[in-house]
Amino acid sequence: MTIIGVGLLGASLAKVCKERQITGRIAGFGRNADNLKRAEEQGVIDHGTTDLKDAVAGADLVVLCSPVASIVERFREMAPHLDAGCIVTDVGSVKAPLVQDIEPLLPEGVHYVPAHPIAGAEKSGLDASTADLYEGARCILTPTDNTDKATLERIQQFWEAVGMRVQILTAEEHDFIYGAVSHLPHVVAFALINAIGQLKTSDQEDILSLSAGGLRDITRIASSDPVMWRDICLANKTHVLDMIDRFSKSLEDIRKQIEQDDGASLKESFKNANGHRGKLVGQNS
Ligand SMILES: NC(=O)C1=CN([C@@H]2O[C@H](COP(=O)(O)OP(=O)(O)OC[C@H]3O[C@@H](n4cnc5c(N)ncnc54)[C@H](O)[C@@H]3O)[C@@H](O)[C@H]2O)C=CC1
Ligand SMILES: O=C(O)C(=O)Cc1ccc(O)cc1
Repeated sequence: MTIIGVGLLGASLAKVCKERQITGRIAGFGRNADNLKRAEEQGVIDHGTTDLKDAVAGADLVVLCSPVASIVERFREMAPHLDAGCIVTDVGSVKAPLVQDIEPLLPEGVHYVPAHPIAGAEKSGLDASTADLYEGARCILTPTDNTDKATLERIQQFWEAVGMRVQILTAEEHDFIYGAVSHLPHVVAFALINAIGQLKTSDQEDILSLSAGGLRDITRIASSDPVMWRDICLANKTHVLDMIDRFSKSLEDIRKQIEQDDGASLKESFKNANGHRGKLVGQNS
C-alpha cells in the first residue's frame, strides 16, 4: 500500500493497517522529507520518499490522503507509474470534482473508488495520528457507473477492515450532505470566532478569556487546518454558498425576532433547535 500524504488521515491509516495486518509493506509519499523520516523511524511506514514514481512502484493499493486541491494533481503525476490491477482510493472531504477529474485519467487496468472517511479532528499531521481514528465511524463511498463492481466490493472490505461502517452515496449527494453537516459548521465556527476574537475589555484585555464552556464547544473546529478548509470550501463552492445562504436566513430570522421583541417566535426558534440537536446527539454518527 502507498499512502500519499502522511498526515492525520494518512498516518492513522498506516497505523491501523499495521496493527491489524491489513496490508503488507507500506510506502509513504510526501513533500516533507523530515516528516517521512520520522514516520519511518516510528514504524508508521516502511519506506518514505519524496519521489512519487518510487512511492507507487509495485503498489497494489494507493490511498490519496493529501489536501483536496492536491489530490487530482498527485493522481495525474502518478498515473503513468501505476501497475495494471492497482486500486486507488482517497479520503478527500469533497467528492464530485475529484471523481470528475480523476476518472478520465485512469490508465487501462487501474481502478478508482472514491471514499470519504467521516473520521478526523481539528488537529492535523503525523503527531496527531492514531490507530483508532477510524474505529466505528462512517465511510462514504461514491462509485459511479464506471466503477468496477468487484473493486468496489474490495474497497468496501478494506475500509470495513479498518473499522468503518461503509455507506454508498452518489458524489453529488455526498457534497450536498457534507456541505450542510460538515463544511457549513466549520465556516460558521471560523466566522464566529473572527467576529468576536479581537474584542477587548475596557482594560484592553482579550474578552475570550472571560468566556464560559459554550464558546469552546461551538468553536473547537475553528482550530482546524486553514489549508484543508480553504480547499474544501473552494472545491464544494456551490453547496457551501447555498448552505451559507440558508444559515444567513436562519440567523436573520432570529435577529428579527429579537429586534421585534417577539419572544414567542424566539422561543419557538430555540425550541426547534433543541429538537434538531436532540436528533443529532441521539444518532451522532
Ligand atoms: N482532518 C480531518 O478531520 C479529515 C480530513 N479529511 C481529508 O483528508 C485529507 C488529509 O487531511 P489531514 O490528514 O487532516 O491533513 P494533514 O495536514 O494532517 O495531512 C496532509 C498530508 O498531506 C501532505 N501534503 C500537503 N500538501 C500536499 C501536496 N500538494 N501533495 C502531496 N502531499 C501534500 C502534508 O505534508 C501532510 O503530510 C484532506 O483531503 C481532507 O479533506 C477527511 C476526513 C477527515
Ligand atoms: O473535528 C471534527 O469534528 C470534524 O468534523 C472532523 C472532520 C473534518 C473533515 C471531514 O471531512 C470529516 C470529519
